[in-house]
Amino acid sequence: MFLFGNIFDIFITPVQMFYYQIEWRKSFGNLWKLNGFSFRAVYLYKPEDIEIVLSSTRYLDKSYPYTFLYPWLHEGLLTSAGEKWQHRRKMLTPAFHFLILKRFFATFCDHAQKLVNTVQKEVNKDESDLFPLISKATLGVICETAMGTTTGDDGDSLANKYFKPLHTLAWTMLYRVARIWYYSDAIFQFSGVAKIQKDALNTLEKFTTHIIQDRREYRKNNNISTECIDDVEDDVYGKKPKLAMLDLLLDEEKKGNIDEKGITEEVDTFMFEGHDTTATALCFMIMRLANEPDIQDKIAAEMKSIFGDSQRALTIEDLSKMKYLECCIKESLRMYPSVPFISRYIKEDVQIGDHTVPYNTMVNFNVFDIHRNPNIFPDPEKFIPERFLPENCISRHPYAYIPFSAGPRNCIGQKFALMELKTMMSSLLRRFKLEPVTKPEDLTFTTDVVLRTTHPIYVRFRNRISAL
Ligand code: HEM
Repeated sequence: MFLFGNIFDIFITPVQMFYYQIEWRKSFGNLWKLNGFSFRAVYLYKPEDIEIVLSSTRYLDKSYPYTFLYPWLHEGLLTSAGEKWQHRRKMLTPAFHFLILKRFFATFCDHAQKLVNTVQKEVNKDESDLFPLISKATLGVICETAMGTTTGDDGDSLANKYFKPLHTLAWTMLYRVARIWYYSDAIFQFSGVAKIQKDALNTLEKFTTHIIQDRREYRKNNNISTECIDDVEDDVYGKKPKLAMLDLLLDEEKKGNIDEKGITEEVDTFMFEGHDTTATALCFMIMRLANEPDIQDKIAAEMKSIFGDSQRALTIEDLSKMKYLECCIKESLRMYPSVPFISRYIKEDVQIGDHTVPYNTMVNFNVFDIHRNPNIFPDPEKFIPERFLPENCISRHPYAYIPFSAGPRNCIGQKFALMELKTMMSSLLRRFKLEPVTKPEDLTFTTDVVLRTTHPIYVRFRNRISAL
């Protein structure tokens, strides 16, 4: 059903915005519209309708809200359009080649071990705030794998150099999204919030510049080049010099295919997309498993079947045996998709069932709501990993479950993310029992680029085995 003239309803808080979209879908049906002035947005909910847009190479451009990311990510892979996007996607795809991912495994394990050591210090506490613990680990992973460098320190200054300005920036962008009079750069630039945004951007720029300079230096001293990409096959455990996505970009710079500005926008894009999404996924999964003791026990049994009572290090072969853990990760991404909302800008009419969606429309996908469709996922609020056993997926429409989006503009880091999540979760669950503090029903979600709650998420960590 279509809804007309309701644009004024969007002047609401980010929390209301999150829940109203779900209420509006319940009231207006599987295909509904928000419009006003020259603005028009259509929401799709049915997998068959979603497929029409996401699977097509004709509807690849992102829509207006993504422009609020421009001051920071400029036209990196996430936000760019047309030929620029195509060129960059082609350039960056080899960095996620299966062989390169295998090569990253050693780094995933190092950071998983560091996280275990950090969590070990939390076991006597009544509660631990998950996000600061986890996001430091995932930022470490992306810095080392994609950028070939370390975050530089483990202490407060990392928070000041990256996390605080990042959160300030996200806040300024949402502040702007909710105030239509600030959509104009000419007006926004005179606001106090623009000044706060500028300061945050300056701090983040220093962090990025340091990462690129650091890698340039390292390459000069170690004769690194992506020419040796074939050599990595037998080097899963990391004895050869480490190749990073940034090396690929720096090589392309030499060929004249990308400049310093282009490299900076991709470094910012991958630093953000590569750590905040995985941190979010891990935090919600840890919280949920803490509230699902029976499922935790099943994962523990799977770990025992793989490792016995041994505390030996994880191998890449072990990961492929973790079938039940993989179902848990998928179920967690169903209930808590790190990217809860995606949107495309339609430049030409598109036929969706009986409706013609006209050109110049934003087509929105509320992934959080799509994943709670009771016709596809019965009892959607229940955490049931078995939904993702191969036999239970066969008859499910491929566009019913889209945590990594789908089609030609899906998440480039999907395989990277799944490998990282498995490595981190299996390392934590071999060592710790999770006990509930925050309950699923305590969560209040709020609108943001990634899935966020209004309050921190806490769990209690207890030793599963005595500390080594
Ligand atoms: C659980 C983890 C992750 C989830 C749920 C996730 C989800 C997504 C989704 C839904 C999109 C589409 C966004 C849109 O259309 O607006 C996307 C795009 C993207 N993701 Fe991920 N992502 C994850 C991890 C990663 C990682 C680890 C990286 C990098 C190493 C990454 C890099 C990107 C990039 C660069 C894009 C833009 C791709 C393009 O437009 O061509 N993501 N991701």
